[in-house]
Amino acid sequence: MPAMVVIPTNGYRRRRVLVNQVHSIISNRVQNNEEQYLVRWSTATATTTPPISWHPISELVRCLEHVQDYLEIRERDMKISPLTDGTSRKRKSPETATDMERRPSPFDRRLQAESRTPSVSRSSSVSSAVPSTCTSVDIYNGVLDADGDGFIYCRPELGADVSRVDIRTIPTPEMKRAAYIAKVDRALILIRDAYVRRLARVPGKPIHLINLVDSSTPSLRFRYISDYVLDEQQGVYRASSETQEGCLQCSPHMGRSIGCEYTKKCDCLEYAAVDVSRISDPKMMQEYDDAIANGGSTMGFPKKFPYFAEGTKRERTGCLVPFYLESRRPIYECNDKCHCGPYCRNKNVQFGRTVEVEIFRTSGGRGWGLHCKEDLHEGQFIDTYRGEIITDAEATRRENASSKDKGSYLYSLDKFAESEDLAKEDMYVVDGEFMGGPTKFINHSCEPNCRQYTVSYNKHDPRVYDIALFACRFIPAGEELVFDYLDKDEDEPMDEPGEGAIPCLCGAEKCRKWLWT
Ligand SMILES: C[S@@+](CC[C@H](N)C(=O)[O-])C[C@H]1O[C@@H](n2cnc3c(N)ncnc32)[C@H](O)[C@@H]1O
Repeated sequence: MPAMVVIPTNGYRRRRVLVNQVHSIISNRVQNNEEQYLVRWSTATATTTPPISWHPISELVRCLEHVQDYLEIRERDMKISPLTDGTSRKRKSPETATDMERRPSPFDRRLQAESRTPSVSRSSSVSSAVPSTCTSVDIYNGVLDADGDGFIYCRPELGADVSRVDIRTIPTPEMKRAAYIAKVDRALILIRDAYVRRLARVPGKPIHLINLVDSSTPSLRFRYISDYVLDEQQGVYRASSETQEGCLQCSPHMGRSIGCEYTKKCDCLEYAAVDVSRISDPKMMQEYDDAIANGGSTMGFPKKFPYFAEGTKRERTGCLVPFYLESRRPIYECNDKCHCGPYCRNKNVQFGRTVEVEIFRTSGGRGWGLHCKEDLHEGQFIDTYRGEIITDAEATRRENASSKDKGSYLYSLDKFAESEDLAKEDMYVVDGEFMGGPTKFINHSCEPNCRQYTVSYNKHDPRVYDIALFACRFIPAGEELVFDYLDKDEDEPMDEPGEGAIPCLCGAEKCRKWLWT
């Protein structure tokens, strides 16, 4: 019989288990018509007898990410192991299952550090007289306690009536059977609601969530961010702001309207690709050819403004011009040091997403996808790809640690490696798995409707720049947004698929068959 340990409520009826104290959830059941989950509490050292206790889902609203991790494993296990065989060899043991499958996110590291902070007030954990407000739970290998705010936590000390259980023996086949048939609806609703609440807090145009395929929700182990987060501990830095130059010959009130598009020479555009169609003078053309042949500077040759100016068709204003849209040329936007002012039209991507998007569950085995709630014009900016910026070595480590069937959210910032003669291992990588924006959900297609572009603000920083997604044709509202992860031309051949090759499920007529070879 499990021991009955009383948790004092300290007058608080809404008791909560804190996320940073939980190691994982290891089983579920329904008791007294209530969904309950078996919490394995964190311990400072590895042990085969960590404290564990059952909690109603209402107490786990502060640690739903653990419940979500568990439900994913349960779902996978239920598909692999039929109910009749509780000891199938294919099934993972609870220890390995939770430890291996639980995705270590950067937040965990922080949360674990925080979890070592002692709680403010502690009350007695085991009481012989049971006050009417107290609830009892099954607790093994430790004692539960509650602080003055009603948060429940656990101490790995054994009370007189606390029984000892080896974690490797649970969940038992009986527990698994009960877990498989137990309802988890309440937990699924709470997880979804928590995610939707998070979306509502993201600044800018709304991000919606819809799932007409199953009951899953995107991972709660994700933080929406509006700018990159640099892994400074691993030595990831932007170039010093002193290296950043602005356009000094421009001003906010130039020409018909405003901004750099009306200048003859904007210093920011000087770094952009030359618009050869504007070289009419044969002498200048010869100078340009010589510069290209000898790897010389192209400063002073005519450049193309990246965005359609005001005065063109209304729906084209601000959209990327064909010169860029049909190429992979980097876009150089104006920056804070420029003299063109805040309304310069060469400031576009840096202001972020201006379109309403919806995350949706795909039905073709590609997980989540993204579409727009409004029509997009050819060349319209959608959003940037955000995430943690990590070193190439760290990206390789994360790649190796991740299982083959897990999605990849890594994006190399190697656009300028060749032109700046930088080694691949010195370039950075964006990881959008644990923090980023809704663009993390954009899937790959071999016949894409969006395209990724390099957008630079500090031309002297070849390692940190924006990856901006633009519509490469008109995209009606509701059509899935997809880009080519490899950014290959149609006729560029794919490498031969290796052992870890991932099949492409884009379904396009000209599908290259492999996502990554
Ligand atoms: C950046 S994520 C895209 C969002 C992802 N679908 C999700 O649910 O989070 C990239 C991952 O999505 C999946 N994916 C995207 N496009 C795919 C495709 N065309 N075929 C198969 N899997 C795809 C792969 O698992 C890939 O590693």
